[in-house]
Formats: sequence, structure tokens, C-alpha cells
Amino acid sequence: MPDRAASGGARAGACIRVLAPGEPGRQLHRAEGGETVTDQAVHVAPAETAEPARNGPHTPLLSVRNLVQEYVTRGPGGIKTGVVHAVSDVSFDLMPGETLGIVGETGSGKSTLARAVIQVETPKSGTVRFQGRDLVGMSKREITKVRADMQMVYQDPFGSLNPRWRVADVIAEPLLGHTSMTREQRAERVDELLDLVGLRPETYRHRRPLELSGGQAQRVAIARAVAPGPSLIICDEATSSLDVLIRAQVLNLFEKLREEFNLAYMFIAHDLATVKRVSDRVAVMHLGQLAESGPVEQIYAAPRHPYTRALLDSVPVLDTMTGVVKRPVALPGEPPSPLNPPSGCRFRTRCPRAEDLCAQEEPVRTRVSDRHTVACHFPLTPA
Ligand SMILES: Nc1ncnc2c1ncn2[C@@H]1O[C@H](COP(=O)(O)OP(=O)(O)OP(=O)(O)O)[C@@H](O)[C@H]1O
Repeated sequence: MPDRAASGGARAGACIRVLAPGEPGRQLHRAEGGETVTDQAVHVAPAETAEPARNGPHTPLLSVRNLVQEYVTRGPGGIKTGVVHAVSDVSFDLMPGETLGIVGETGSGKSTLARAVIQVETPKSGTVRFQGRDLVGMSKREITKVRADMQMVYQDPFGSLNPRWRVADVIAEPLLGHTSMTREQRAERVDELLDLVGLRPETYRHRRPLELSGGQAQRVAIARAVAPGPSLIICDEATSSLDVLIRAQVLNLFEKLREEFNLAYMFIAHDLATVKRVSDRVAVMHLGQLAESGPVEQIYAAPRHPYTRALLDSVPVLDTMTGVVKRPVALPGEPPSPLNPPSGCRFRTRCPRAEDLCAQEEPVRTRVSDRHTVACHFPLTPA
């Protein structure tokens, strides 16, 4: 569905000058005509994990390797009671302009992965190479600079917008590092950004966040995220709290930004239909691990991991040919505790295909086709 509100303001082919803090003069060009993407170097990923983008260069924008994040739980007196294995040995690549959907049940580690990637939290181990540089262990100052290129949009826009500030100040804040920009230039930039996300500058620039609807506030959060000219936006349930119509508009907006600026997204969501709609590739997380990853059409049409199959079966699907709604099948049992994951395969206690081997050995991620990997001793055979 075309998003008139969102598309109305953008001037096709124009060049919105959105600058990263500390990078005077840097410009983010619309990608139209195969134009500029970023001004940073990118590195070549190891051959075993590099996955070609649909139309892009063969060098990842983001390369995550063996990422581990754990939380120590403590009881009375600060005594250690356990370790939550929130993210365990996760590796993936993300190409410029690509959207990687990340799905999984609640508690499977999606948000922890996002926080570790953007370095809101330092991971226990592993590497996060972004534009060729490992972010893990960087100083706070360096990370702040990198964040201009890697932005996050959260589920609750009101939580990330200062309620006392006017919309114009909220969006202008990431631009304040540009001492070379005058106040007038910043104001002009804010109006361009409001225009870009489909909000009339004259109507919205002076409002405060609490005077906005949820959809409008999310657009402001997106304008703020886009302001410094990022090449990656991490969306953590960014459309989950929006009603269906507004969600469609915001998804269209993400798509428009991607087309115009060659933006890449990590798109975390529970809603499998939304992930299917926006993603090029999908990574399926189960209890902190990647159970399966691959091109969206393969994951949805022919999943190879029994967990992915069960996730897909757990949502009602309308057969558009017959008009019949396929009844959902609940995922078997409760997810095991990340405090004490099962030995071997972490899904085995709920898996209909589990055999002795599954308790003894952890399955390694295996490539089942060109860009499709699965971590299962007994993967499903494609129909
Ligand atoms: N700061 C923390 N301290 C202790 N445990 C944590 C912390 N943050 C997350 N966890 C635990 O880590 C696991 C992964 O949580 P996470 O929020 O990443 O999952 P999720 O897939 O994003 O879930 P949801 O879809 O509900 O947001 C959960 O068991 C959670 O309780």
C-alpha cells in the first residue's frame, strides 16, 4: 500500500545533507542511480560466512562473529546464583542495503544481540566488525562516533524522545556535534528530515512528543535516527506497538529510506508476517543461538530447522486461494531456562525429531544451500 503521507514530502533525486557528528561535510546521498553509500572502508568477510547481497557489493557492512553475552544473576548479599546464557556464539553478516529479520520467541536473545551489536552493552566475547572496524573494546568516544552510522529505533518511541524537548530539538540533537553547521542550517535540515518522514514541518516542528500519536512519534524517532546519516538502523520491535495502518505506513517509510539511502536494517520482531514483508534474509534465534538463517523465501517456504517450522506453524495463516485460515499449532512446551540450557541441541527437549545424538552433541551450523544455514542434526527435508 503506498504511503502517501510518507512519500509526499520527499523530493525524488534530491540530496538530503545529513551529517555525522565529527564528520563535517559528509553527505548521505540517495542511492538512486547507484549513488554513494558511505565514505568508510569495508572489509572482506571470511569466505565461509560471506553471503552475497541481492544487488550490492560482496563486502559486509556488519560482520558479527562468535558473539557471546551472559548475565550473572545474584541472590541476597550479592551472591552469584547463576549465569543467563542470553546470546551464545552468534555469527552473521549484513550487507549494505540489506535487511536481516531476526525472529524467535520471547527471551531468545534478540534484544541482547542488538544491544551487543550497537555496543550499548559490551559482549562477553566475540567480534562486531562494522565498516571494517571491530567495535568491541573501542573507547566510549569512538563508539559515540560510530553510533552516527549505526542507529537504533525502539518499540516505544516515547521512551526514546525527551518529553520536554520540541520535535525540532529532538531531531537536531544528533547534528549538534557539527560545529560547522549554523543554527539556520540545522533548522533547515530538521525540516528536510520531517518532510522525509512524512510530517509537515510547519505543523510538527514545535510540538512536544506527548502531543504526538504513536505513529507520529515513531516517525520523529526515525527522523532522529536518520539525521546523522547512518548506514545501518537496528529496529527492535519498532513497529510492534503501532496499529495496522500506521505500521504499514512506517514499514513503507523504512523501505523508502532503504531505497533512497541504501540503508541496511537489522529488523527484530515477533510478528513473522512483518519480518517476511521487510526482510531479505531471516535469522531464527532459539535460546541465544542461531537455529537457522537464510533468504526469506526459503525460510518461510521450506524451513529446515524443526524450531523454525514450529514458529511458523504457531501463527494463523490465511490461504488466499481458498480463503481458509490455517489454524495455528502452539509451540510444544515452554522454552528451557537460559540459566540452564539443555545439553547438546537446546531445542531437543521440545523437538519431535530429537534422538539420542541431540542430547550428546551440539549441532554445528551447516550450509544446506548457498546462503541457507541450519544448526540441526536431523534437519527437515525440503518438500
Ligand atoms: N540485564 C539482564 N540481566 C539478566 N538477564 C537478562 C538481562 N537482559 C536480558 N536478560 C535475559 O536474557 C535472555 C534474553 O533476553 P532478550 O531480552 O534478549 O530476549 P528477546 O528475544 O529480545 O525477548 P523479547 O522478544 O521478549 O524482547 C532472557 O532470558 C532475559 O531474561
